[in-house]
Amino acid sequence: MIRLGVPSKGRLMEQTFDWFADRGVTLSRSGSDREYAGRVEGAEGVSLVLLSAGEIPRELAAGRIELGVTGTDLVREKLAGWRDLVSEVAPMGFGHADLIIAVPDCWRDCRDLDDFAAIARDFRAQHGFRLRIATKYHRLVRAWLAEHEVADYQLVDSQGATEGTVANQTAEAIADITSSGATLRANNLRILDEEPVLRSQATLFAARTAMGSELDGFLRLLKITG
Ligand SMILES: Nc1ncnc2c1ncn2[C@@H]1O[C@H](COP(=O)(O)OP(=O)(O)OP(=O)(O)O)[C@@H](O)[C@H]1O
Ligand SMILES: O=P(O)(O)OC[C@H]1O[C@H](OP(=O)(O)OP(=O)(O)O)[C@H](O)[C@@H]1O
Repeated sequence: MIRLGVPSKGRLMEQTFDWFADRGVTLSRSGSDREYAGRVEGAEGVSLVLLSAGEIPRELAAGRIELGVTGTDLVREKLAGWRDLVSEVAPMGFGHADLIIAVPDCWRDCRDLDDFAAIARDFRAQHGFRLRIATKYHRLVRAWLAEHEVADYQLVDSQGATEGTVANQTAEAIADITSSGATLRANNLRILDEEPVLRSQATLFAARTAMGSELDGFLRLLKITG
């Protein structure tokens, strides 16, 4: 049996259902809106597991699902050495979002990462603590800042409403996912003039432990060749 993990709600779930439907496989939620059970039609030996998008990387790595749909950002953030644990079977063409660093719009002199690094250096001397960046993407942000030799900062954990932390004075800057930019603008934040930390999109992943003829058959049915 191939267990296919799919986000249990929202746009990601709906667009995933559409993506499979375009390939002749009908996924649906069974039971009431609140019951996380699902059905698969058009493919033999595949069961649907509805999960939080954020938990799908861990379930793939643990071998509890063979296939899973989630954002590339969540796999890279949640799985150290992700390439050894999962393979990217197919980018799905939706759920596009960039992981970016943003600062208050009123920081007129802070346009790019060099400006940000200089401000972070001065900040500690002025305030007695390191400049705070609110994020849930700890691993990705740390690695990216280290690569760009920015050291004078601290991460503060924010699992939601991250753009609000600056107004609430629990952080000076944020690192979060953006797509339209509307949430940043509404919170008077501006993206640093740099390439994003990561460009993410929804992707079909396979667990490395799950390679086999049953899986190959299903991927052929979906017209994915690897
Ligand atoms: N505004 C957006 N536009 C496009 N994709 C987004 C947007 N916000 C988040 N995503 C993507 O959707 C995926 C799921 O994000 P997130 O973890 O916020 O989901 P969620 O539905 O809140 O999950 P949970 O069930 O854990 O609460 C991530 O891969 C993320 O990159
Ligand atoms: O650039 P935009 O189009 O405004 O989108 C960005 C927002 O979308 C995501 O939040 P989501 O709505 O998924 O809720 P969350 O705060 O629970 O992550 C993300 O965390 C941003 O807050």
